[in-house]
Amino acid sequence: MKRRSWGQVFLNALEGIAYGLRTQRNVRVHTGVAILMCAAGFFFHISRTDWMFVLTAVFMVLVTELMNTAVEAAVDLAQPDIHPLAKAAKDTAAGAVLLAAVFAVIIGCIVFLKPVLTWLRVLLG
Ligand SMILES: Nc1ncnc2c1ncn2[C@@H]1O[C@H](COP(=O)(O)OP(=O)(O)OP(=O)(O)O)[C@@H](O)[C@H]1O
Repeated sequence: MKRRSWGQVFLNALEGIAYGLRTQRNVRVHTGVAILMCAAGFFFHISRTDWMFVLTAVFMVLVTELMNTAVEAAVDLAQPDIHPLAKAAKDTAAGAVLLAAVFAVIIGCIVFLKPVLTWLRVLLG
């Protein structure tokens, strides 16, 4: 295979992200939640340390979602019929997304619960 330029490598990676967004509802939902978490970070002026945890959580979910999409595509190509190893591969990849999502929920609660409650208290008088 011909050696690709850095520009081509970057374009192929963007195509992969676009494929995930186009074909997977969960990737779109998690991207929406990631944007909301970042917007909340700006709104509540969270600390640098909190930003590090929030961004880690957000990127972990998006990265595992894309890896899950890649595993699904590769498994469907290699084994379109029912096979226990195909199930194991897809379920394990889905498990990685679940763990990342649980981590994100925990971080979201630790970082945002207090400022949201304070904001609501002020809002409701
Ligand atoms: N070839 C297969 N052999 C055995 N079990 C499979 C196979 N393909 C899928 N499965 C089982 O069905 C589940 C759903 O598979 P599917 O390919 O629909 O993925 P999905 O997680 O629903 O993704 P999507 O986001 O595309 O709906 C898998 O987690 C796995 O348990």
